[in-house]
Amino acid sequence: MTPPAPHTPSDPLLRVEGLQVWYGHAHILTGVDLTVGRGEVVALIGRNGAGKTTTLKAIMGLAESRRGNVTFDGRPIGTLPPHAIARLGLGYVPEDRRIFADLTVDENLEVGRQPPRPGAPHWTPDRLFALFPNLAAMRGRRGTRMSGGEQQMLTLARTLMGNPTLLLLDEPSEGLAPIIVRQMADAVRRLKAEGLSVLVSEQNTSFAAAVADRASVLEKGQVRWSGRMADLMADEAVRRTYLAV
Ligand SMILES: Nc1ncnc2c1ncn2[C@@H]1O[C@H](COP(=O)(O)OP(=O)(O)OP(=O)(O)O)[C@@H](O)[C@H]1O
Repeated sequence: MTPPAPHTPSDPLLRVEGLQVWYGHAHILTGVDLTVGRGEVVALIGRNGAGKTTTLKAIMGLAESRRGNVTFDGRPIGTLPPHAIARLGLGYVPEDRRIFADLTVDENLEVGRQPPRPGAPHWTPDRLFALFPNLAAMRGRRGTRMSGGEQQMLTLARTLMGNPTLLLLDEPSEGLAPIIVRQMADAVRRLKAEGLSVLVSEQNTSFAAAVADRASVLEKGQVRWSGRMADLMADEAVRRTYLAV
Protein backbone atom coordinates (compact mmCIF):
# COMPACT_ATOMS: atom_id res chain seq x y z
CA MET A 1 0.00 0.00 0.00
CA THR A 2 1.25 3.50 -0.83
CA PRO A 3 1.96 5.49 2.33
CA PRO A 4 -0.10 8.68 2.67
CA ALA A 5 1.57 11.94 1.64
CA PRO A 6 3.18 13.75 4.57
CA HIS A 7 0.83 16.01 6.58
CA THR A 8 -2.28 14.31 5.14
CA PRO A 9 -4.93 13.69 7.83
CA SER A 10 -5.58 9.96 8.36
CA ASP A 11 -9.33 10.40 8.93
CA PRO A 12 -10.21 13.48 6.86
CA LEU A 13 -13.62 15.14 6.87
CA LEU A 14 -13.52 15.43 3.07
CA ARG A 15 -11.71 13.02 0.78
CA VAL A 16 -11.61 13.51 -2.98
CA GLU A 17 -10.08 10.75 -5.12
CA GLY A 18 -9.69 10.69 -8.88
CA LEU A 19 -12.27 13.40 -9.47
CA GLN A 20 -12.89 13.95 -13.17
CA VAL A 21 -15.19 16.47 -14.84
CA TRP A 22 -16.19 17.03 -18.46
CA TYR A 23 -17.88 20.04 -19.99
CA GLY A 24 -19.25 18.53 -23.18
CA HIS A 25 -16.24 16.89 -24.84
CA ALA A 26 -13.73 19.00 -22.87
CA HIS A 27 -12.05 16.92 -20.16
CA ILE A 28 -11.46 19.63 -17.54
CA LEU A 29 -10.53 17.73 -14.36
CA THR A 30 -8.47 14.64 -15.18
CA GLY A 31 -8.06 13.23 -11.68
CA VAL A 32 -8.08 15.49 -8.63
CA ASP A 33 -7.08 14.08 -5.23
CA LEU A 34 -7.27 16.10 -2.04
CA THR A 35 -8.32 15.94 1.59
CA VAL A 36 -9.55 18.36 4.22
CA GLY A 37 -9.06 17.37 7.84
CA ARG A 38 -11.44 18.23 10.68
CA GLY A 39 -10.89 21.83 11.73
CA GLU A 40 -8.39 22.37 8.94
CA VAL A 41 -8.20 25.17 6.34
CA VAL A 42 -6.91 23.88 2.99
CA ALA A 43 -6.18 26.18 0.06
CA LEU A 44 -6.78 25.01 -3.50
CA ILE A 45 -4.39 27.18 -5.44
CA GLY A 46 -3.88 27.56 -9.17
CA ARG A 47 -3.72 29.94 -12.07
CA ASN A 48 -6.71 31.19 -14.02
CA GLY A 49 -8.50 28.26 -15.62
CA ALA A 50 -6.62 25.58 -13.63
CA GLY A 51 -9.95 24.07 -12.53
CA LYS A 52 -10.46 25.44 -9.00
CA THR A 53 -14.09 26.48 -9.45
CA THR A 54 -14.85 23.26 -11.30
CA THR A 55 -13.40 21.23 -8.40
CA LEU A 56 -15.56 23.00 -5.81
CA LYS A 57 -18.65 22.71 -8.00
CA ALA A 58 -18.03 19.00 -8.57
CA ILE A 59 -17.64 18.35 -4.81
CA MET A 60 -20.94 20.18 -4.32
CA GLY A 61 -22.63 18.04 -6.98
CA LEU A 62 -22.98 20.94 -9.40
CA ALA A 63 -20.94 19.48 -12.29
CA GLU A 64 -23.24 17.35 -14.40
CA SER A 65 -20.65 15.08 -15.93
CA ARG A 66 -18.37 13.91 -13.14
CA ARG A 67 -16.63 10.73 -12.01
CA GLY A 68 -14.50 9.76 -9.00
CA ASN A 69 -14.89 9.23 -5.29
CA VAL A 70 -15.89 11.96 -2.89
CA THR A 71 -16.55 11.12 0.74
CA PHE A 72 -17.74 13.52 3.41
CA ASP A 73 -17.52 12.41 7.02
CA GLY A 74 -16.99 8.85 5.78
CA ARG A 75 -20.08 8.90 3.56
CA PRO A 76 -19.91 8.70 -0.26
CA ILE A 77 -21.44 11.85 -1.78
CA GLY A 78 -20.06 11.61 -5.33
CA THR A 79 -23.43 10.82 -6.89
CA LEU A 80 -25.73 12.86 -4.64
CA PRO A 81 -27.55 15.95 -5.93
CA PRO A 82 -26.48 19.39 -4.59
CA HIS A 83 -29.39 19.84 -2.15
CA ALA A 84 -28.64 16.46 -0.51
CA ILE A 85 -24.95 17.39 -0.20
CA ALA A 86 -25.85 20.76 1.35
CA ARG A 87 -28.15 19.00 3.82
CA LEU A 88 -25.23 16.87 5.04
CA GLY A 89 -23.37 20.03 6.11
CA LEU A 90 -21.40 21.37 3.15
CA GLY A 91 -21.74 25.10 2.64
CA TYR A 92 -20.78 26.52 -0.76
CA VAL A 93 -19.91 30.17 -1.33
CA PRO A 94 -19.56 30.73 -5.10
CA GLU A 95 -17.28 33.27 -6.69
CA ASP A 96 -20.15 35.35 -8.09
CA ARG A 97 -21.88 36.84 -5.08
CA ARG A 98 -25.32 35.38 -4.64
CA ILE A 99 -27.41 37.59 -2.47
CA PHE A 100 -31.05 38.50 -2.89
CA ALA A 101 -30.60 42.06 -4.10
CA ASP A 102 -34.13 43.17 -3.21
CA LEU A 103 -33.88 41.86 0.35
CA THR A 104 -32.19 43.53 3.30
CA VAL A 105 -29.13 42.14 5.11
CA ASP A 106 -31.36 40.76 7.89
CA GLU A 107 -33.74 39.20 5.38
CA ASN A 108 -30.89 37.63 3.39
CA LEU A 109 -29.63 35.99 6.59
CA GLU A 110 -33.10 34.62 7.40
CA VAL A 111 -33.23 32.97 3.96
CA GLY A 112 -30.14 30.94 4.91
CA ARG A 113 -31.33 29.86 8.36
CA GLN A 114 -31.17 26.11 9.11
CA PRO A 115 -31.51 24.19 12.37
CA PRO A 116 -28.33 23.73 14.46
CA ARG A 117 -26.18 20.80 13.37
CA PRO A 118 -24.38 18.54 15.88
CA GLY A 119 -20.61 19.03 15.69
CA ALA A 120 -20.85 22.31 13.75
CA PRO A 121 -20.68 25.87 15.07
CA HIS A 122 -24.18 27.34 15.55
CA TRP A 123 -24.55 30.75 13.93
CA THR A 124 -27.09 33.43 14.71
CA PRO A 125 -27.35 36.90 13.10
CA ASP A 126 -25.81 38.45 16.23
CA ARG A 127 -22.80 36.11 16.12
CA LEU A 128 -22.38 36.82 12.41
CA PHE A 129 -22.53 40.57 12.98
CA ALA A 130 -19.70 40.18 15.50
CA LEU A 131 -17.73 38.40 12.75
CA PHE A 132 -18.59 41.00 10.09
CA PRO A 133 -18.99 44.35 11.87
CA ASN A 134 -19.62 46.23 8.59
CA LEU A 135 -22.76 44.17 8.02
CA ALA A 136 -23.97 45.03 11.52
CA ALA A 137 -24.02 48.68 10.53
CA MET A 138 -26.34 48.04 7.56
CA ARG A 139 -28.88 45.46 8.73
CA GLY A 140 -31.78 47.21 7.01
CA ARG A 141 -29.94 47.90 3.76
CA ARG A 142 -30.95 46.17 0.54
CA GLY A 143 -28.42 44.22 -1.52
CA THR A 144 -28.67 46.66 -4.41
CA ARG A 145 -27.05 49.32 -2.21
CA MET A 146 -24.09 47.24 -1.02
CA SER A 147 -20.52 47.22 -2.35
CA GLY A 148 -19.00 44.08 -3.88
CA GLY A 149 -17.05 43.36 -0.68
CA GLU A 150 -20.14 43.76 1.48
CA GLN A 151 -22.07 41.45 -0.83
CA GLN A 152 -19.26 38.89 -0.60
CA MET A 153 -19.40 39.00 3.21
CA LEU A 154 -23.19 38.71 3.15
CA THR A 155 -22.99 35.66 0.86
CA LEU A 156 -20.59 34.02 3.32
CA ALA A 157 -22.69 35.04 6.34
CA ARG A 158 -25.87 33.68 4.73
CA THR A 159 -24.13 30.36 4.03
CA LEU A 160 -23.00 30.19 7.66
CA MET A 161 -26.66 30.54 8.76
CA GLY A 162 -26.97 26.96 7.44
CA ASN A 163 -24.48 25.85 10.16
CA PRO A 164 -22.16 23.91 7.82
CA THR A 165 -19.34 21.69 9.07
CA LEU A 166 -17.32 22.24 5.90
CA LEU A 167 -17.21 25.45 3.92
CA LEU A 168 -16.25 25.53 0.23
CA LEU A 169 -15.14 29.09 -0.45
CA ASP A 170 -14.46 30.08 -4.07
CA GLU A 171 -11.89 32.89 -4.52
CA PRO A 172 -13.13 35.02 -1.63
CA SER A 173 -10.50 37.74 -2.17
CA GLU A 174 -11.16 38.26 -5.87
CA GLY A 175 -11.88 41.86 -6.86
CA LEU A 176 -11.90 43.13 -3.28
CA ALA A 177 -10.09 46.18 -1.91
CA PRO A 178 -7.04 45.32 0.25
CA ILE A 179 -8.75 46.34 3.48
CA ILE A 180 -11.73 44.07 2.72
CA VAL A 181 -9.34 41.23 1.79
CA ARG A 182 -7.75 41.58 5.25
CA GLN A 183 -11.18 41.48 6.91
CA MET A 184 -12.08 38.39 4.89
CA ALA A 185 -8.83 36.65 5.93
CA ASP A 186 -9.53 37.57 9.52
CA ALA A 187 -13.04 36.10 9.25
CA VAL A 188 -11.71 32.81 7.81
CA ARG A 189 -9.20 32.52 10.68
CA ARG A 190 -12.01 33.09 13.17
CA LEU A 191 -14.14 30.44 11.47
CA LYS A 192 -11.27 28.00 11.88
CA ALA A 193 -11.00 28.98 15.55
CA GLU A 194 -14.71 28.09 15.86
CA GLY A 195 -13.90 24.60 14.59
CA LEU A 196 -15.13 24.96 11.01
CA SER A 197 -13.25 23.13 8.23
CA VAL A 198 -12.65 25.13 5.06
CA LEU A 199 -11.59 24.40 1.49
CA VAL A 200 -10.77 27.75 -0.07
CA SER A 201 -9.86 28.24 -3.73
CA GLU A 202 -7.49 31.12 -4.43
CA GLN A 203 -5.19 32.64 -7.01
CA ASN A 204 -3.96 35.05 -4.38
CA THR A 205 -1.14 33.11 -2.67
CA SER A 206 -0.70 35.67 0.07
CA PHE A 207 -4.38 35.39 1.04
CA ALA A 208 -4.00 31.61 1.08
CA ALA A 209 -0.85 31.92 3.21
CA ALA A 210 -2.74 34.10 5.69
CA VAL A 211 -5.47 31.51 6.28
CA ALA A 212 -4.46 28.00 5.23
CA ASP A 213 -2.76 25.10 7.05
CA ARG A 214 -2.18 23.09 3.90
CA ALA A 215 -2.36 23.67 0.17
CA SER A 216 -3.08 21.68 -2.96
CA VAL A 217 -1.75 23.21 -6.14
CA LEU A 218 -3.90 22.61 -9.20
CA GLU A 219 -2.69 22.82 -12.78
CA LYS A 220 -4.57 21.70 -15.88
CA GLY A 221 -7.13 19.76 -13.91
CA GLN A 222 -4.76 17.86 -11.61
CA VAL A 223 -3.16 18.41 -8.23
CA ARG A 224 0.60 18.76 -8.91
CA TRP A 225 1.78 19.56 -5.40
CA SER A 226 0.31 19.29 -1.92
CA GLY A 227 1.76 19.93 1.49
CA ARG A 228 1.96 22.49 4.23
CA MET A 229 1.15 26.07 3.19
CA ALA A 230 4.33 27.27 4.89
CA ASP A 231 6.39 24.83 2.78
CA LEU A 232 4.76 26.11 -0.40
CA MET A 233 5.62 29.69 0.55
CA ALA A 234 9.24 28.61 1.15
CA ASP A 235 9.48 26.80 -2.19
CA GLU A 236 9.84 29.41 -4.88
CA ALA A 237 10.57 26.82 -7.56
CA VAL A 238 7.16 25.15 -7.10
CA ARG A 239 5.39 28.49 -7.04
CA ARG A 240 7.23 29.60 -10.17
CA THR A 241 6.30 26.41 -12.00
CA TYR A 242 2.60 26.30 -11.16
CA LEU A 243 1.61 29.77 -9.99
CA ALA A 244 2.18 33.38 -10.88
CA VAL A 245 4.86 34.63 -8.46
N1 LIG B 1 -19.42 25.76 -18.25
C1 LIG B 1 -18.28 25.54 -18.88
N2 LIG B 1 -18.24 25.03 -20.14
C2 LIG B 1 -17.08 24.78 -20.77
N3 LIG B 1 -15.85 25.01 -20.24
C3 LIG B 1 -15.81 25.52 -19.00
C4 LIG B 1 -17.02 25.82 -18.25
N4 LIG B 1 -16.65 26.33 -17.06
C5 LIG B 1 -15.30 26.35 -17.06
N5 LIG B 1 -14.80 25.87 -18.20
C6 LIG B 1 -13.37 25.70 -18.53
O1 LIG B 1 -12.82 24.83 -17.58
C7 LIG B 1 -11.50 25.21 -17.22
C8 LIG B 1 -11.42 25.38 -15.73
O2 LIG B 1 -12.25 26.45 -15.32
P1 LIG B 1 -12.43 26.87 -13.79
O3 LIG B 1 -13.42 27.98 -13.75
O4 LIG B 1 -12.70 25.67 -12.99
O5 LIG B 1 -10.98 27.40 -13.44
P2 LIG B 1 -10.49 28.24 -12.21
O6 LIG B 1 -9.21 27.63 -11.78
O7 LIG B 1 -11.56 28.38 -11.20
O8 LIG B 1 -10.16 29.62 -12.87
P3 LIG B 1 -10.72 31.09 -12.56
O9 LIG B 1 -9.79 31.63 -11.57
O10 LIG B 1 -10.61 31.76 -13.90
O11 LIG B 1 -12.14 30.95 -12.08
C9 LIG B 1 -11.22 26.49 -17.99
O12 LIG B 1 -10.48 26.15 -19.13
C10 LIG B 1 -12.59 26.99 -18.38
O13 LIG B 1 -12.53 27.70 -19.58
